[in-house]
Amino acid sequence: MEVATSVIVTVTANPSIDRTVEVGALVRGGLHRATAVHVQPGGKGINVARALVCNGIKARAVVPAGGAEGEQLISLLSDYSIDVVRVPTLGPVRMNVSVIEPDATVTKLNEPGARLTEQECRALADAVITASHKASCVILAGSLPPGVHHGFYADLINRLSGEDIRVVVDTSGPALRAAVAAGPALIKPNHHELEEAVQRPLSTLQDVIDAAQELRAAGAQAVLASLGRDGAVLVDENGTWHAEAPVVLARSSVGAGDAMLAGFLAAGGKGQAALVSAVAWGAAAVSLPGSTMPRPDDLRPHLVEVHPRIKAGRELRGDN
Ligand SMILES: Nc1ncnc2c1ncn2[C@@H]1O[C@H](COP(=O)(O)OP(=O)(O)OP(=O)(O)O)[C@@H](O)[C@H]1O
Ligand SMILES: O=P(O)(O)OC[C@@]1(O)O[C@H](CO)[C@@H](O)[C@@H]1O
Repeated sequence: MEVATSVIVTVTANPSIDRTVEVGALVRGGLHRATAVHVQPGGKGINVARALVCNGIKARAVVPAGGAEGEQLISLLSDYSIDVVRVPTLGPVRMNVSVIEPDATVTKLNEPGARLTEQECRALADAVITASHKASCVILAGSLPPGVHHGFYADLINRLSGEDIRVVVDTSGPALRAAVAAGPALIKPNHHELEEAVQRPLSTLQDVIDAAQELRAAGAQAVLASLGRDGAVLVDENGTWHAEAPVVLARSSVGAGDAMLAGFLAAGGKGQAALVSAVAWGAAAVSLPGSTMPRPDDLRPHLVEVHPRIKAGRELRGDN
């Protein structure tokens, strides 16, 4: 199915304003003077939409937003050519803070987000269905705020199942497990989310592949696992691939997984070529400040290596 030509819809149930603060070495209990601050629209689906439009691909973002922070989020989003579908809420949009040290270690402080009322949950779900009309692909991404039951994404997958739409899920915990059972076209866990989903540590590439196969058996049609500087593994009905970019000097990994997912969808959302694009977009994102999404000039797909034979026993280095 062609993914990149018609609109891609992203859903961010729990959006944020992301403040990335660069400091010297972090000392618990200490005072830190920031050397740089970046304020950007955040939440995983919003980041995917930003990455897509930065590369000339049409994206529509469904965003529940309330309070003064909601106004600020919508205003920050106006810098991008995203078709924003705002669902008004009473509670304010959360603020998530990332603290980055000179060696690019990220310490992330994510708020839970304001509680959505039952009526707001229904309005959000209905807005997603309306926004998805004639879309090629819908991405359900990020955590669920208080008040939203963990089957929210699973319910949306079921409601969209009669349409010719690929539903992609990037979430964690019980919401991910429920979504997998509903049979999404693709899930994009990172290393930690994959471990949580199969409830065991995964230390080698083979462990990752086995976990991905387990989630396929549980309902996910394909699994794109992002593995930080170890690149990414794709497992689908046609096979298993591992690809990686040369390790870049990371500046900020915030949103790298979202850029990676956007790169996968931008290149058709299937198979080896899409995996190469995904890894190139992820590697480009980590070299940029805050959660800045890569643009065409930042991308180096020709440097991505797809290993013809997967080194199954290879130990994962972890992180970025
Ligand atoms: N140091 C690095 N060098 C090269 N590529 C990297 C590096 N770190 C990450 N990447 C690329 O970025 C992709 C996404 O990284 P990661 O697995 O950390 O995502 P994530 O944990 O989902 O991120 P987030 O949740 O912040 O969006 C990786 O699959 C890889 O392709
Ligand atoms: O709390 P969640 O919804 O799991 O993740 C939210 C978040 O950490 O994800 C994005 C990076 O992937 C950031 O823009 C945002 O702050």
